[in-house]
Amino acid sequence: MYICTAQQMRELDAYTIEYGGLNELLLMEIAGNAVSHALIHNDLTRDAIITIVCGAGNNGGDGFVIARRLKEMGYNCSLFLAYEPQHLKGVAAQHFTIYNKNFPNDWQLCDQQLTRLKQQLGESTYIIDCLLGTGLEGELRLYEETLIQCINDATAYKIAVDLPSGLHATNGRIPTIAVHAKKTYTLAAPKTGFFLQQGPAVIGEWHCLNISVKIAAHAKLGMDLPQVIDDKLVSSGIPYRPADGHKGVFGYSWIIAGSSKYIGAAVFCSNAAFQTGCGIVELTTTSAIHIAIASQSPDILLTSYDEALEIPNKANVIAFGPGLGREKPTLHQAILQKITALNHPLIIDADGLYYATNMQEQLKKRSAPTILTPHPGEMAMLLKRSIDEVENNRFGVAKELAKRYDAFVLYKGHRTIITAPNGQQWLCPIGDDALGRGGTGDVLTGLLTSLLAQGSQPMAAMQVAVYIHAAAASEVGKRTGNYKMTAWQLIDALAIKLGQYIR
Ligand SMILES: NC(=O)C1=CN([C@@H]2O[C@H](COP(=O)(O)OP(=O)(O)OC[C@H]3O[C@@H](n4cnc5c(N)ncnc54)[C@H](O)[C@@H]3O)[C@@H](O)[C@H]2O)[C@H](O)CC1
Ligand SMILES: [K+]
Repeated sequence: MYICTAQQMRELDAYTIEYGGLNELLLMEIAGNAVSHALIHNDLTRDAIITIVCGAGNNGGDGFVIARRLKEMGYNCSLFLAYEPQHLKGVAAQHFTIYNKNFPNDWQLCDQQLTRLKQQLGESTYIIDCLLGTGLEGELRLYEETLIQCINDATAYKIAVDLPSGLHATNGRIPTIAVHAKKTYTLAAPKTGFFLQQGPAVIGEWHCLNISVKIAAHAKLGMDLPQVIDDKLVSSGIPYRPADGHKGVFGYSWIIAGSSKYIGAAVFCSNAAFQTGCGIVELTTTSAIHIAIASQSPDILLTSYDEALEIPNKANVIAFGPGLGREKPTLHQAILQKITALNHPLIIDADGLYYATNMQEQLKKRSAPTILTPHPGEMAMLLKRSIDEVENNRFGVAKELAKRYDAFVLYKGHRTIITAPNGQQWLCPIGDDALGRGGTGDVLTGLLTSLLAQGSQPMAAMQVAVYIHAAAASEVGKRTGNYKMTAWQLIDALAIKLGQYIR
């Protein structure tokens, strides 16, 4: 599924109207109809008390169609207008006229003190938010701010149409206040703002409704739209595991990680690789921690960092970085030089990225794939910008880094973005605060390494890894509470999750 900015949505709308034989009035009818059907099928009970709050733009126009359709089907539905009908324009005005012909004067204007509205919202079981959609610009006006506050104060189940009012569709910022939706029925495509900044906190569960907008025209219009990773894609991306396969078939991961201070990073990364199906995992780390690791993880082969680094000749993927620390720059820089020259897929994570900042040109020249896995702080370091700057432009900076290093980029965050060297992007729509703790990044690198070792292509491996990692963490979080999940519990849950997704 493709994700759009507000501007891209407008261009695709215009294209649909120009070349698809549909006019704006019809598109709005289709949109309102699609939302009313989704509401009836998924949400509304027959005794539901529904209030639809409409603004003066086309989001409000959708609300008039929804109100008409629900009333036609016998639902108890009240319509509130934020502004006098004479302020309506274009197709929103036309749909208000149609509503009014069918249900004459069966609507109310929000009164100045909002007393009637507050009372109605208080008695409602559902509030349908059609105040503002993709047209929001700048700070909210005080009036809309108050209306949104009233909606949020009500205990009714809140459903946003297209997006929660007050949320910026493109950048995910909430300049003032936004409706806290339990659910969002978005039209034609989810908006980029659902996955950026404060967006994820207010959209609730989201569903995208097809309203005949020609999303497929994006390529023709020169748009480079990111896509959302879904269950189906994950299932199709998990490497095939033949029943008669032996350890040689399931790959050999070479993980270079850990230091006396960061033992866990090496342990978690290598165990995540081994416990998600990789045939053999070799860990190169400081010999000072070998005994600790051997007693904890006897399945992992162990070698030491030294100047004459031995390259395991069976390795088919290399991961470099978790828990290296920055105390031995000469040693680690030399190791990175050596492995960069090899023809293996190479994942560079954590402190490995710190060493990679000096190696842009060599990394760019590699013929085998390179995968960089920065979190926002590491992205800021790699691009020499502030964290705010990179976080304000997550899609853009991920693309920029992919281009600079001619690499795949897995940009971690509440909504992780993965980018191919050609700029193609995918977003992971799931994941929560269960993942917000030390060790989970090392587990992700281990899983990614394992999938590559088992034969996945880089993009598929990244798609599967981020999604399975987030889904497994949410599941552990549900069991233990998000305060408590440990990296070990996450590792245990990975293999189970992978099993659930195998076709
Ligand atoms: N996706 C589609 O193909 C379709 C989407 N539809 C719906 O149309 C809206 C977008 O409509 P638009 O008229 O462009 O904008 P809005 O209704 O979101 O908002 C305009 C409205 O808002 C006021 N406004 C703007 N900024 C502020 C502010 N800071 N404070 C207060 N008020 C503000 C402005 O004055 C206007 O009155 C989209 O989201 C969908 O819901 C189509 O119906 C079908 C096709
Ligand atoms: K809305």
